[in-house]
Amino acid sequence: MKLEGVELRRVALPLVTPFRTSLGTQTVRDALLVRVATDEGEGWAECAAEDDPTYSPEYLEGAADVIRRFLVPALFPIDLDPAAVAPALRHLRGHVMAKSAVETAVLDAWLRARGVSLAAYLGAVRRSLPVGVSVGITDTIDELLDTVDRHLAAGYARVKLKIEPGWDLEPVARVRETFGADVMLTVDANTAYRPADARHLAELDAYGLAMIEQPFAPDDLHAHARLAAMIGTPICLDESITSARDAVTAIRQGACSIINIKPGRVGGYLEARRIHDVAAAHGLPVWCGGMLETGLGRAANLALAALPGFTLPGDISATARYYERDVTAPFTLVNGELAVPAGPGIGVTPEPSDLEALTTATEWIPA
Ligand SMILES: CC(=O)N[C@@H](Cc1ccc2ccccc2c1)C(=O)O
Ligand SMILES: [Mg+2]
Repeated sequence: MKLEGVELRRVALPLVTPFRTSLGTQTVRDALLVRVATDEGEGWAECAAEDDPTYSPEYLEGAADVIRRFLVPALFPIDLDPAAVAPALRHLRGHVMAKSAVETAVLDAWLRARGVSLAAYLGAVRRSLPVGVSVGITDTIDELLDTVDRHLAAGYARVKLKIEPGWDLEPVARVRETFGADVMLTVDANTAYRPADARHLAELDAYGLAMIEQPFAPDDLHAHARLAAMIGTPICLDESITSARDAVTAIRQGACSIINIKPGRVGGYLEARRIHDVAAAHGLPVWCGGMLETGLGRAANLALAALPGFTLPGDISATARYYERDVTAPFTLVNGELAVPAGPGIGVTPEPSDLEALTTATEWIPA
């Protein structure tokens, strides 16, 4: 398969409600979509990076630049298949989210041309999945309780609360006492705490949480291992894990007993599957994290989340949790589950009118 050209398209999707985490507040999801044109047809993907380098070192303008100047030129001479992309880009360091977007678009084109779904290609074992929801920091506890109530009524299998210093024990205690012991509840700090906060975080043990996600800095595995040794609640890593090798290092150091897998953060769906396999070999459950994706990323993530080791509900929520209007048809919760796309490739394509309406810029990179 040969690359004939690549379209980079920026879209802006207003969020239905502001999404506040310890990293800041998001009201619009600026996203970068990648469409590859090949001699066998086209493929779509989206880049997980945010507008600013707060969640990870990457950011959208930088990802577009490295794709335009380095990643795409390195692929033009190659006879492409899914396994050929990462080796062809290995000499270019980092930029895992940019690399993931390009690899996924090539993978989508390759699979569509062969009539194979991403789910089948990756080894999915389920056709629909219970999913979780990530709840941002709110101005008041009452607002938080109303939000959680709405999401539980919608059928979400797990509620994740964003926490940060000053917004942790009380919101967790109030949600637990309001909704009872049977709701699967987790927290995600997005690296907001310091090692000295360990004893404070240990008080979360009282609330029967399914996990505490990424309390400390991405590169501080020792602090995570120390907290893991102090408490009963499992520690889950997100920002710390950017490759299968990171996963092995973290597991061996006792820094986590659950991993949040995000294909964009680890360089693509093939590396994501490797992390799934490594975690399974160590008996660790994994789940699929979310990056406020459009339907393109949401569709691909559902295929990954259908693999056998993804035993915990992920952050692949229904479209309506984030957007009034998306570039693809919406994903809706049916009996608390989302259907895994079964069509060729990622199984969805943008709706032309919605794509046009949400587009803020496009550029074509010719071979
Ligand atoms: C659903 C969820 O909690 N996602 C990330 C955090 C996050 C937060 C804010 C974001 C803003 C723009 C793009 C991606 C973002 C991801 C997480 O698991 O840590
Ligand atoms: Mg997280």
